[in-house]
Amino acid sequence: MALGFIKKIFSFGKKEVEEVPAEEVLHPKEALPTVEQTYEDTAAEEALPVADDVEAVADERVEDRGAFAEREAIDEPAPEPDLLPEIEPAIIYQVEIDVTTAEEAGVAEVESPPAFVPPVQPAETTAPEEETVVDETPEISAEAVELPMDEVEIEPVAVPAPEAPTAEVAEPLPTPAKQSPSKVTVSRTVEEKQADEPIPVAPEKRLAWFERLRKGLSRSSQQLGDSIGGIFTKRKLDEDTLQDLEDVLIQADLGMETAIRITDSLSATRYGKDISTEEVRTIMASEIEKVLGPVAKPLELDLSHKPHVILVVGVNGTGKTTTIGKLAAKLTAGGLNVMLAAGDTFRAAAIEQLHIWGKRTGAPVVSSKLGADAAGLAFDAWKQAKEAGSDVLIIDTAGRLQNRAELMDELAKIVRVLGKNDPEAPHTVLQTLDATTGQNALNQVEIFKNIAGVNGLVMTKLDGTARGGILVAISAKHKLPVYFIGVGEQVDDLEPFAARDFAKAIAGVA
Ligand SMILES: Nc1nc2c(ncn2[C@@H]2O[C@H](COP(=O)(O)OP(=O)(O)OP(=O)(O)O)[C@@H](O)[C@H]2O)c(=O)[nH]1
Repeated sequence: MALGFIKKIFSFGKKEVEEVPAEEVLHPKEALPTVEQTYEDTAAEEALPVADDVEAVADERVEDRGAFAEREAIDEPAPEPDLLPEIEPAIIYQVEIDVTTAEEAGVAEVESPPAFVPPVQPAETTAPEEETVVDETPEISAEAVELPMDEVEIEPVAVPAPEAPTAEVAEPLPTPAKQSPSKVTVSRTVEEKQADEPIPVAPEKRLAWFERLRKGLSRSSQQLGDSIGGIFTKRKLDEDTLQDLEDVLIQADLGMETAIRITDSLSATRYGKDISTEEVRTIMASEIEKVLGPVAKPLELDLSHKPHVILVVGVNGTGKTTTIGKLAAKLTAGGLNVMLAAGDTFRAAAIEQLHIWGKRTGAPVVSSKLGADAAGLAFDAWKQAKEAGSDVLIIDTAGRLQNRAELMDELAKIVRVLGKNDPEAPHTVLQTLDATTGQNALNQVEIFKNIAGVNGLVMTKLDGTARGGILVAISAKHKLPVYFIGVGEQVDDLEPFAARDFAKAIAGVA
């Protein structure tokens, strides 16, 4: 049987990796409406109130980019013919990564080095000449990140050739040089060894990530619990209590669809009967888990298209650069060659921040001068990653409000320019959502998805005063995979998204 076009998949997440049929891989470029079309579509949408702090931060960051719109943008570079990659048949590899949870590993608390806060460097006064800089001198190699090693099982999986013309039977591709034949268990308690720094004398105790998630969502679950308690004091379940409960759930940002699911479930089994707050919370957790389950997916990296391009987008301050650093640490620890691109060419601190993450994770960073055209930087970074044989290229972008058409247009241009190098690129478009934002995140996803082809989400700052309910509404409406959650500022504070954990934390169920 001739092997058709098949892919090599590298996966992170709690679930077993199933075979990923080529046609099912969601590509961000499917039927993207134009920027104009998006604004027509969403013009009808109510301008949702934006949490003051996000708006303030966003405005402040956007204001100091006043020159942004006037800046001469480069013409979109024509693709050099030799750059178009020849499509070679590859082999599907199933890489099983078991994520050992803190609980399973019996780790109640983890000790770790003090929080890593990248120093904010003064903006460069004399911008370097127009060239992209590749910082190859990582201070801390990826090896410094210590992980329990078992074995990586990589099995070539032969699949029948799809209708595409039969290709020669491809020899199994060599496994990536850096992956030793041993299974990488991406543990939640990744300890990073600072090669030459003394272990702090009294490192602060850090809660396990799940406890931080629960703590971060405690305000939401507390408010829900108090409201539910107020509704069900000695009242049987009737139409009024169901309506009151529905209102409370919508106020918790869970969204109309999920609120109705929960009240319908309660009504079906408990109508006319007494019901306790605990019972309501349990049913709530169960219904929320049913909404989140389908979107809790492992991040799939298609390594047959090297480099697999991950474009990270989102509103200002949502944690793009930090998430890139955390993700780069996971991928390099998993044996992949990662290159980073400082596509946020407008904030000097962002370029510097990414270089620091690059040194920390051993990933080379491609950057250009302040104010350079982001699309041009992305184009150059792809070429450098291709030449370097990188497995993954992660591109940072400048934060932008979804209602700034000219900034969103720049994002669409980055996507188009990447497509000139590799028609499938960017393979993954991750949007970071700040868990403290609330309702406005729904509108952010709508517009970023339409313009940049977002095909995966990361919810950050769930260790803060999170209003995580909005992730349930977003999942119900957009059905986009939620790959990770951010539960802190440190390198290991990025966890695969687990539907049950999140549902229990929001509902306040032990
Ligand atoms: N507590 C907490 N803080 C986070 C988390 N993720 C990011 N942060 C912090 O949020 C702030 C903004 O993070 P950045 O990574 O700079 O956000 P950004 O989206 O790149 O910002 P812009 O470049 O301005 O768009 C920083 O102080 C981060 O340390 C998280 O999961 N938890």
